[in-house]
Amino acid sequence: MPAMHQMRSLEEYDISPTTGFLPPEPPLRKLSDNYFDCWEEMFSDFNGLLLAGKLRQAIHKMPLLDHTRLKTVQEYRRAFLILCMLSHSYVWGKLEKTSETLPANLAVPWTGIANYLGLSPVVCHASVVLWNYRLLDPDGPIDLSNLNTLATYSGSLDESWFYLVTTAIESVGAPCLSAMVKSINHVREGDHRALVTELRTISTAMEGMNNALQRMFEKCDPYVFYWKIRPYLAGWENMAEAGLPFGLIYEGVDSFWSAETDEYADMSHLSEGERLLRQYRRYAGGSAAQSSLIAALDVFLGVEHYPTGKRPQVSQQQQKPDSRDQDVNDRYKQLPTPNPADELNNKMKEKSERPPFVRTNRNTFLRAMRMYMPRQHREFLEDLELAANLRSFMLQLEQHQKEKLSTEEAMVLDAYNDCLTQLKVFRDKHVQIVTLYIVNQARKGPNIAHGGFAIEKKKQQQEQETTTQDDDSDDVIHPTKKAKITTADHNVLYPQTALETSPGIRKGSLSAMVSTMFPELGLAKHVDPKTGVVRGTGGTNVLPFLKQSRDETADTRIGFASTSTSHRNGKSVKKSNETTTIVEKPAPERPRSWRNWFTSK
Ligand code: HEM
Repeated sequence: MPAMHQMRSLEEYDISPTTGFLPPEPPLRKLSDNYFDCWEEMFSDFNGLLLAGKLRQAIHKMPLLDHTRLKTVQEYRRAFLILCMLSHSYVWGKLEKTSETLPANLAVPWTGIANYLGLSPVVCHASVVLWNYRLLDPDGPIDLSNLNTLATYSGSLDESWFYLVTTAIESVGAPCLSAMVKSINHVREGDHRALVTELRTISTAMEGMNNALQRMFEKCDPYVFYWKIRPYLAGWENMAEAGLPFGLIYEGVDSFWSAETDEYADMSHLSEGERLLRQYRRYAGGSAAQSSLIAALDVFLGVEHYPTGKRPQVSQQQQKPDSRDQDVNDRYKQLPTPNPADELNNKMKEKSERPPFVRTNRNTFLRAMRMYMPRQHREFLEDLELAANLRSFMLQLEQHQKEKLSTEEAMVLDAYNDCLTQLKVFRDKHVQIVTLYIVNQARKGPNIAHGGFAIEKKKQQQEQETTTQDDDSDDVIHPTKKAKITTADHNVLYPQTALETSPGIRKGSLSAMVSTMFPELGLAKHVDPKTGVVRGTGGTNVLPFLKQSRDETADTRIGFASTSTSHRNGKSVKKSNETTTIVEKPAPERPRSWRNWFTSK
């Protein structure tokens, strides 16, 4: 029998037994060292500067600060949030062309701070959700009645709500973490009764998470989310359409430095182009797919994720004619390398293809998302993968005949299935949200012209028709020379919102230069404009990916859990062999009044 993997205490993974992945104390609201005043000042002004179109010039005047003067981890987190806000605002601008470069005064400290926290220098779930809240009443709870954000890109309440709902989910889900660790021990000790108690703690917490998720609709308008908030959360991986085919140039930061040897490599053998290429970084944008909480639940419950469209048949019974084994245009076929130059180097490519988390997660995108979690949280997931024993215990029980299960064993199975039901409900709601907040918005287009895409796209199409006949036009360089595409005045503000896209590289840009030097890079990412694929900030083909993830959760339930009905929060949960449905109890009759009618609408 393999040796049992011992987990460290939660605190050693920077997890609080009460607040989970959220820090036990609310995040800092100011860096106390005056040395960092210019960051703090820029942070309090950046929304206004962005609106006035003056952010970039203001940032150019900022000095390059030495981030190693930050002392505590709390200070590092605060500084990381500040630089996430400033850098993404700088790159995407407001009604400005995307910037291909990030100046050294942002890039250098941001990269250093990210290294310290075990993150990548790009906005992530940790920065905007875990480290971006304050309590209105310092003694009150971490819930939606008592929360505000420290910063938003758009300056809107909708954006605050978008982050805070997620913060609330992390808070209400916090009890799951110690319950998971205890459950693992109970499985080892064969203490079924105690295991049931912990599993119930988990399913109750997950019910709370689902209720919090449902509240997204209350104060975050899908239109505002899609057109005003989401563009800023985009990263620079798979962003050829946004004019960043190779990613973003981090000035002053290059990939010659090796973290392993802590040394710079000799660069004398490299051409100028290769040196430039080395400064590019490609990172996925911020997404709650980087939540360690949901990932931990998957690992603990043994939910296996496969590449999109490549899920194996589970059983004859569960066979469905869905997206399996279809080419769903998944851009994540291998773990991407942050530096495009590494793609040219086969050795690195092989290394990047070696999947680091294969026990439960064969979906490359979900695995890639772990690289955007704080180091200790990622380590927690890695250790949890080795220690998790619940799924194999459940499969052992499944081997027994139903009648031969003891009452306690049957209770364990039910409690396990309850947890999976809640996780499936979460993913059902999430698919609804994504349909409304992304897919529908993308299809409808913006209401007003400054959203840019719809109007410009039509114009672009017309111009494209003209330019394909006129081969001398050189508005846009296409390295493969197979087609010429004009950007016209393509509004690059929200290119990542486009439904169908073609890479547009600005004439005279650095990317244009690099793309002629390395034609094998970048435009290999060309998206077939006919796919009509709607992508997430991470570049997934959203709906097939999310629906598969939900189905993988549902199919993990154990088939023959006893048919019983348990009551929770006014809802009765009916369980049978194949399905678990949540039946809403009829609401008590309320006296008819205009107020009731209005609230019900
Ligand atoms: C307006 C609200 C939301 C939208 C529009 C949204 C959108 C998306 C999209 C597009 C993806 C696909 C991955 C990508 O390409 O980025 C995704 C994945 C994911 N999201 Fe959300 N999301 C929302 C809220 C949340 C919240 C509040 C959570 C809670 C933690 C969450 C958790 C996840 C998880 C765990 C995944 C990975 C897929 C999975 O595990 O099934 N999302 N989301």
